[in-house]
Amino acid sequence: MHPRDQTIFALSSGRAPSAIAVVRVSGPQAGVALTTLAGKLPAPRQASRRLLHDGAGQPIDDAVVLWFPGPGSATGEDVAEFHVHGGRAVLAALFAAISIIPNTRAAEPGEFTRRSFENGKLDLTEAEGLDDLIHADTDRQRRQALRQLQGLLGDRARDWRERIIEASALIEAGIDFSDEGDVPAELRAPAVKAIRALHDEITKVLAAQGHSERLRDGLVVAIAGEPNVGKSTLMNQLARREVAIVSPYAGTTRDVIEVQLDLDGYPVTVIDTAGIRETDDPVEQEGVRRARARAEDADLVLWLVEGGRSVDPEAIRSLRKTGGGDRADGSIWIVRNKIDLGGAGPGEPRGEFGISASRGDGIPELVEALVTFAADFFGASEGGVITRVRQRDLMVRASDSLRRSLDLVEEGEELAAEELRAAAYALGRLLGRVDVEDVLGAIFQKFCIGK
Ligand SMILES: Nc1nc2c(c(=O)[nH]1)N(C=O)[C@@H](CNc1ccc(C(=O)N[C@@H](CCC(=O)O)C(=O)O)cc1)CN2
Ligand SMILES: Nc1nc2c(ncn2[C@@H]2O[C@H](COP(=O)(O)OP(=O)(O)OP(=O)(O)O)[C@@H](O)[C@H]2O)c(=O)[nH]1
Ligand SMILES: [Mg+2]
Repeated sequence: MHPRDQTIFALSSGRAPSAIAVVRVSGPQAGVALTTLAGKLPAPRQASRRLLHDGAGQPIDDAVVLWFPGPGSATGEDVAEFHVHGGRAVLAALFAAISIIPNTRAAEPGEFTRRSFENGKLDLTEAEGLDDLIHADTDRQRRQALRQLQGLLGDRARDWRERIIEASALIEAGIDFSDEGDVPAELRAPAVKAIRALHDEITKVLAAQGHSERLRDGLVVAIAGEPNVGKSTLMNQLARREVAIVSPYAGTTRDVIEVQLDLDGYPVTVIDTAGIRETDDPVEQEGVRRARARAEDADLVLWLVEGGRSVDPEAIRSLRKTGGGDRADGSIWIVRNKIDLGGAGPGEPRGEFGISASRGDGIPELVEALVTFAADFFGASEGGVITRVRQRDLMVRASDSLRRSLDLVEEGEELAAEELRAAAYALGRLLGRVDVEDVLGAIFQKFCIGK
């Protein structure tokens, strides 16, 4: 029997122990699982309280069960749900009772969603949105994922793909005409117009994106600078708890310390690093190496200096991304700390920040600037439709093919038609219509078990 025809089950809620655990069963044997454990099938989509029994007639748990007959279910198959007390032994007994039903096995990660996808309930972008929704930590991540789940990108891609196929039909009709020596201008002109409009639309969407696909992982901000300037103190201020050790001794922080922050709904990872200096201590040397590496990879560096000290331009230059990076010069900010000791005041000199990490002066202004930076970085966050590099790459591919088909249409319809097919194919892959098994497998494997 093909794995797709087997019935699958999994814990779909959080790990045991929990107050209530939801176990989902999907596939042809879901109804059998429900009747075997809970007696007769309950009315579709209505919660019923039942005492569950195992194969030997022994009680398992006092539960609530649900029955979703296919194809009108989340997966498109028959689905049964057991809402039980979320104890480890309860779940073990329930799993044992379900798995003795023939052709029934534990689900792989993402397998329920995979089935929804196979049954046409979701396209691939919507499935990706669903996975992102489960992993969303901040409100902006949640909203973006929900938009994707609701088909914001999928609907547009479907529309583009259909219009490309229409344009390509006109062009191909032109190919037949040209055999007869006719000028297919009446066919070509509307096709060219349609392709141009499509190209404009897709490139506009791409241009408006910012780094919207980075919203899933978040922005990385590194705090760096010489030893003892107050980097860990700033870290603790931003985290609002004592995540890093602070001491008056230079060289306190050795490892890279990370915290996840939610700044106005933007996910931001702040990293505190070892103070950068020449040292003979091999442990500290390693800390300095790590600090440099992480600062170079960060999206933004807060370079901390003490009060009115001058900033060594060489130290800063060495932190610029070397090769391949896209960090602009503006993404290293000079932050003057310890302004409580005199020296520079808040907000001066221009373009720099003045703070007292230990007292908290200037921190709200710094946080506000970080939120603005994040908003610019992620781009049109309320309109962002691209949530993954995969999606962006395929849209770029579609747009490039459309551009080339416009360039080629004067030279010959065949070449133009070929590019249109490539554009439609890229959008087909975006929607998951034409992908090969291993590509889909790789995407769904990263999903949660039970989803
Ligand atoms: N208990 C429980 N809660 C859950 C889910 C679930 O599967 N079980 N969901 C799981 O993801 C989400 C809700 N999503 C769902 C999506 C589709 C259908 C469904 O039955 N769709 C049918 C008919 C819909 C209708 O009549 O409104 C269909 O699409 O044909 C159910 C839940 C979140 N909460
Ligand atoms: N007066 C004053 N002291 C501060 C301020 N911020 C930090 N300090 C003090 O400066 C010292 C060093 O602070 P840390 O946060 O450990 O400095 P660091 O940059 O992390 O140091 P390393 O980890 O060794 O590189 C501690 O004694 C802090 O209390 C500030 O705004 N004002
Ligand atoms: Mg430190």
